[in-house]
Amino acid sequence: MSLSLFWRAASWKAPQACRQVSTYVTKMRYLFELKEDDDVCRKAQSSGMFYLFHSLAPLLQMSGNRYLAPPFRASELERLLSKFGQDAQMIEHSVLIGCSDQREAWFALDLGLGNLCSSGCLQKSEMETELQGSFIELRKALFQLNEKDISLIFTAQALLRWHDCHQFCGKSGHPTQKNVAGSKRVCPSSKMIYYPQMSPVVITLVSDGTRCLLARQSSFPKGMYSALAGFCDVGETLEEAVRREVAEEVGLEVDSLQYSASQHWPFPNNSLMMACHATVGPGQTEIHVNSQELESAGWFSLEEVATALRRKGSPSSEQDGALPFWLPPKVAIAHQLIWEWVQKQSSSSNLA
Ligand SMILES: NC(=O)C1=CN([C@@H]2O[C@H](COP(=O)(O)OP(=O)(O)OC[C@H]3O[C@@H](n4cnc5c(N)ncnc54)[C@H](OP(=O)(O)O)[C@@H]3O)[C@@H](O)[C@H]2O)C=CC1
Ligand SMILES: [Mg+2]
Repeated sequence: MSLSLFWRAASWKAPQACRQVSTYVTKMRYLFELKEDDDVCRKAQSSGMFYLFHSLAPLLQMSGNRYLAPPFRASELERLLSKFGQDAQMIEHSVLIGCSDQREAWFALDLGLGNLCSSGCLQKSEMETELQGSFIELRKALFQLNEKDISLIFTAQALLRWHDCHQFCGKSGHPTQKNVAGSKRVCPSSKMIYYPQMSPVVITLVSDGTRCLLARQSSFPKGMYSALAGFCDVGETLEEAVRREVAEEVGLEVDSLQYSASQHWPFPNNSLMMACHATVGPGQTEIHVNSQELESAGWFSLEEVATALRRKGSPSSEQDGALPFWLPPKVAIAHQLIWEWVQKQSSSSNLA
């Protein structure tokens, strides 16, 4: 999947060619069947491909300056499990994460989660040697992940984490059982059905018409500024969450807002990021930073932001020792919001 498809943009339109649409529909119907029918899904496992994780860290191989996530056939996985003294039944703990246009199902399996290992967890370093790759923490690998793999790895990690944390029913306290695809868990005692959860988060780039507002938390990498973000409260609409977060974090009242796109974000725990542009009225631009939430916030000009956007990666110190501010990388939806704002401002200043 290309990065342009990675964003679920508001401007998305159905492909024109009939054949493409029917391939998509066929694929979605097949995935639905895999989630609903355990026998079909079990069969798909035997001809499917598996992406491996260890304690939620994906197995990655370096290719040039990019990390690739190598998939393994079921037969190869069984051979590996047997080599490490594990039962092939461990494959039952895998989760469905997608399929190809040719209906080859893709699964993810975590070899390091404690509850999966009856005879002690597989040794990470031995596995890495055998698999000719490394299990790398997602946050560390994020900026070098192959674009094609990002969405798949995000989904896989989210599902694996959710299953690991939802082993027991919140009502009866009994163990829950996952369906083969891993799209839900059921408590045989209370009959409660649990579905994977995610948290809705709004991310907003505020503009006063000529400048945009960027902020940083103390936990951000040094020098990085981003758009304002915050978790939605229960009962809120997206619009209410944007207005509240902007008011809470920088003390400004949003005048208007426009939805841009959304993104699944794995940190800290399966968020659905919904990105918006917002404006504040003229004369309503005095920032009051909420220091419990932010380290600093400020207005930045088009030139400053466009220059920062052109910079690749996190900058090293400038010659005079000062660190110029920098922006989130392309993989983060904040980057897309900032890029869109720069495009819009540039075209309107060209027209003026
Ligand atoms: N992809 C992208 O481009 C970007 C993504 N983000 C993501 O957006 C998310 C939200 O931004 P952030 O500014 O931190 O959010 P908030 O401004 O909402 O502040 C975070 C605090 O909200 C509380 N909180 C409320 N609900 C939840 C929940 N469901 N899960 C976790 N914490 C919750 C926690 O407080 P307490 O601990 O006191 O309970 C947490 O410390 C971050 O996780 C960040 O990774 C941010 C910027 C860019
Ligand atoms: Mg915030």
